[in-house]
Order: sequence, then C-alpha cells, then structure tokens
Amino acid sequence: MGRRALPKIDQTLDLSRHFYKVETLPAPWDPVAIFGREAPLEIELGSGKGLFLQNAAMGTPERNFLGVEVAYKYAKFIGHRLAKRGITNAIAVHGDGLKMFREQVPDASLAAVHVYFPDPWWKARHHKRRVMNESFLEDVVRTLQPGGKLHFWTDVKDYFDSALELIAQVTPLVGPLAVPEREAEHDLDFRTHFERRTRLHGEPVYRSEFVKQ
Ligand SMILES: C[S@@+](CC[C@H](N)C(=O)[O-])C[C@H]1O[C@@H](n2cnc3c(N)ncnc32)[C@H](O)[C@@H]1O
Repeated sequence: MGRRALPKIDQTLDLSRHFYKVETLPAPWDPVAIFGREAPLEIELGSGKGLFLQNAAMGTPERNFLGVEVAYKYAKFIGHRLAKRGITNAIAVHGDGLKMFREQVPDASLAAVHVYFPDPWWKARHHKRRVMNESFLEDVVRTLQPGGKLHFWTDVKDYFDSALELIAQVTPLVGPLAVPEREAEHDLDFRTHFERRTRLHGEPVYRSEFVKQ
C-alpha cells in the first residue's frame, strides 16, 4: 500500500516539548526530564503518522509514550499532531529506533514495547532488514520490566509467522496471548493508520501480545 501526502503542518506551532531527535534525548536516559513526571513508559518503534501515540496517550493519561520514527517528515508530523492537541504524555522522536534501543534505553525501564505493521521487506534477501530481528528482540527483553509487554501486529502473514517463531526461539517472553479484533466505534478508532487501511480493505490483521515474566 502506498502512502498519501501528509497534511500541511502549522510551522508556527512550538514543537519543542513534543518533537526530539534521538541524539538530543537527555543522556543519560531521563524520562522525567522529558515528561516532567515519573510514570510507566511505553515505546512504539516505527510510529508512522502517530495514530497509536495519540489514542494511547489520550486513552491512558497515567502512562508516558515515546514514538520513534526514522522518517523525518513523519516524526515531525507526529510531534505536530501531539502538540496541536496539547498532549503532555507523548513525544515523537526522529531517528533509528533499533539504534536507540541498543544504545540508549536502559535495562528494565519499559512497561511496553509496540511494533505495528513494520515494513515487510518482501524479498527473502531483504528479510535481514526487518525490525523484528534477533538483536532487537534481545533489546526488547532487556528493556522490559517484569510484567512488561511486547505488542506486535502486522498484515503480512509470513512476517507474523517468522517473527513469532523467532520470539519463541530467542526470548523467554510468554505468548502469544490472544488479541481479539475490536469493532471500530468511529473513523479513527483503530490501533494505527495501517490497521485502519488494512481493515477498510477487508484484509486480515495478525495480532500478538507477549509478556516478560
Ligand atoms: C509500514 S509503516 C507503519 C506505521 C505505523 N506503525 C502504522 O501501523 O500505521 C512502518 C514505519 O516504520 C518506520 N521505521 C522503519 N524502520 C525504522 C526504524 N529502524 N526506526 C524507527 N522507525 C522505523 C518507517 O519509517 C515507517 O513509518
């Protein structure tokens, strides 16, 4: 599926509290400096246009959310989206999420990791570029707190099956737990934009959830 152009953003809006670059995140890692409070932190890798971040932040105000997105214009668009709505418990970060996990996210610091509809890299010789790889999964296990969750959804059956096999092989995560499909109550009542598009096309979505014990 291709992507539509992004709506224009208001260049005068102050994004300084909602849009970061991986290199400008506080070092050492300090979510309190970003969010101004202590709260369970959830990270989404590959946030696209940011629907998950917006809905999750508004629906669970007692948690903090960080979305990392490698495409600059999407990351900035998300920052704008969050700033425009005055959301204080979510930020967008521009950069390589795999590198951020490897180099910056501390052990046992996360309540959840979310990966929704990652780029499928269809050709077998490109599968090594898939984000659900062994090294990232090791980082997920390392950075989740006990009881923390990994959420992985996709519309690509082959990616789903191979990622679940890899999770079983290389991690102690418990799952997959069943994630039932929910009826959408309004036009943006989907986990992400890609879930919305996939379901509006009448195609299946494969959902999984794992827990670190
Ligand atoms: C197919 S889109 C899905 C977007 C969104 N999760 C959704 O479901 O609507 C995958 C997104 O992952 C981003 N991405 C790919 N590799 C990444 C990485 N290493 N770090 C951060 N974002 C990444 C891409 O730029 C793209 O926006």
